[in-house]
Amino acid sequence: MEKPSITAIILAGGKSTRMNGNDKGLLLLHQKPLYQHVIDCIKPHVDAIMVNCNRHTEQYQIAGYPVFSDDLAGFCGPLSGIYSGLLRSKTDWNLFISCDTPFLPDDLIDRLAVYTANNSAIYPYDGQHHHPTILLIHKKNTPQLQAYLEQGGRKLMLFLEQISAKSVDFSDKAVCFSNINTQQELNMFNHKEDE
Ligand SMILES: Nc1nc2c(ncn2[C@@H]2O[C@H](COP(=O)(O)OP(=O)(O)OP(=O)(O)O)[C@@H](O)[C@H]2O)c(=O)[nH]1
Repeated sequence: MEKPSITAIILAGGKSTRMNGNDKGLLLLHQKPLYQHVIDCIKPHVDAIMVNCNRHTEQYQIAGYPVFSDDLAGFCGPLSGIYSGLLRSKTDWNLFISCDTPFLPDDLIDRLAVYTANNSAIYPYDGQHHHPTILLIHKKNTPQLQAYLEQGGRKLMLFLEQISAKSVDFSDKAVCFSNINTQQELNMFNHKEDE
């Protein structure tokens, strides 16, 4: 089956508590903001890009893509960004990606898209951990997500179970799903790449 048109939406709307509140997506890994690393990884493979953030909008606009914040007030978690993104995107299929995963594999989208014929939500599994904040999801899930959020649901994995999302094995590329949550992790990766 031919790969569908896909909008990539970078999720950068969190509180970054473990980063002492410093907006994770804007922190520099090798002189480049983390969210820009994610954009550069996926840009060749998607049809449109948007950025979801709840602070520092002007700085996220520098990349040149549409930027929007959550429709739900307060920090309600990644599902809030996913819901707001699904309402705005113009394609049926949308790839949400956490801004803190800068080493994504080149074949991420191709390998997830294989399953679009029979599934409406697809995410990677690295052999040890699920990565639901890297989620290829069809717009038709929007009403169910709205209902889930209206009932107070906030847990991403629980929602994905409800819609029978499919996990795809990337254990051959587990290292590509490393994410950066703390200043120590950021320092470690910056130092590593300098060696
Ligand atoms: N739009 C939106 N995205 C969120 C929200 N909370 C977390 N995210 C995103 O979800 C992904 C995973 O988030 P976490 O690392 O668990 O949370 P975080 O707030 O970024 O960081 P911590 O506070 O340190 O846990 C990241 O891409 C976040 O930007 C939110 O309230 N709204």
